[in-house]
Amino acid sequence: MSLLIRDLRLAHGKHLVMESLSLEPIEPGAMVAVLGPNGVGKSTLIRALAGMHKATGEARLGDQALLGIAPWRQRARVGYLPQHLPQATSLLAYELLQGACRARGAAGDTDARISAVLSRLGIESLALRRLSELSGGQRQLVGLAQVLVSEPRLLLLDEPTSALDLRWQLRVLQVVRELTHEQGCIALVACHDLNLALRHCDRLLLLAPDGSYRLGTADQVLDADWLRLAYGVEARIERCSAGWPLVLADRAVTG
Ligand SMILES: Nc1ncnc2c1ncn2[C@@H]1O[C@H](COP(=O)(O)OP(=O)(O)OP(=O)(O)O)[C@@H](O)[C@H]1O
Repeated sequence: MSLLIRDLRLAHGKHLVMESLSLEPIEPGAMVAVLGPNGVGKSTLIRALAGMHKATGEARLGDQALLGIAPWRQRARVGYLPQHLPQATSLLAYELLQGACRARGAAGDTDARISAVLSRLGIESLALRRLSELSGGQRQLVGLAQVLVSEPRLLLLDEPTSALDLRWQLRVLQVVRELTHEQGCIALVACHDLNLALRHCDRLLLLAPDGSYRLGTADQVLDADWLRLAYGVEARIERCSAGWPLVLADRAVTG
């Protein structure tokens, strides 16, 4: 099931966020980083695709519309991880995941499904801990497990590594990458760490404050001119010794 976005217009009331976004179809198995500066509209885009924010235009996953569909109707095919962490309630992490399975109406062995996700992320030790007793990063990991346990076809992850240390940032993005490739689902991942995105994502969607955007591979999307336009920085893209492109930001452009 490809993801199609055409003439998408995003606004908050009278405040226009994006006039018109049209992308080449995003194919199954793709992990796409959604990049751009603060306030450019990454979360608004992700929320619109998750059915949490009104938008006009067209967005489809396969032959099914995404816009204007209540989030609870989307649960079986769309998994949304918000930017904010799951609430620190007295629920056990395991109970939160059970709730996600029930909400999806998942058939089969719920325990096995939950265990598989916890083990894949490497967080089995958190299963019987209360959310209120977890650190911010641990809650973010449980929030991601809550999304993955529903086995959605479209993963919409809003800064899924914002509270994580270096090792967990890598682990989470590795797992999302493996799942998209193995299961043929699509992941859109909003992210501020360009080098983390370059290392893990197949494609980049870079949004700039003037409403322009680019979707493509690192080589197609990132160059000094676009980094200046999007982020207002002087930066270089260089190859590291392992052959990966790296963004080296030298200074913020003034004025
Ligand atoms: N609830 C809201 N009401 C009005 N305007 C909003 C609201 N939420 C966001 N905005 C505005 O919409 C624009 C896009 O915000 P959004 O949160 O999508 O940006 P973002 O790219 O995700 O930013 P960040 O990287 O800081 O998380 C911003 O100009 C923001 O001020």
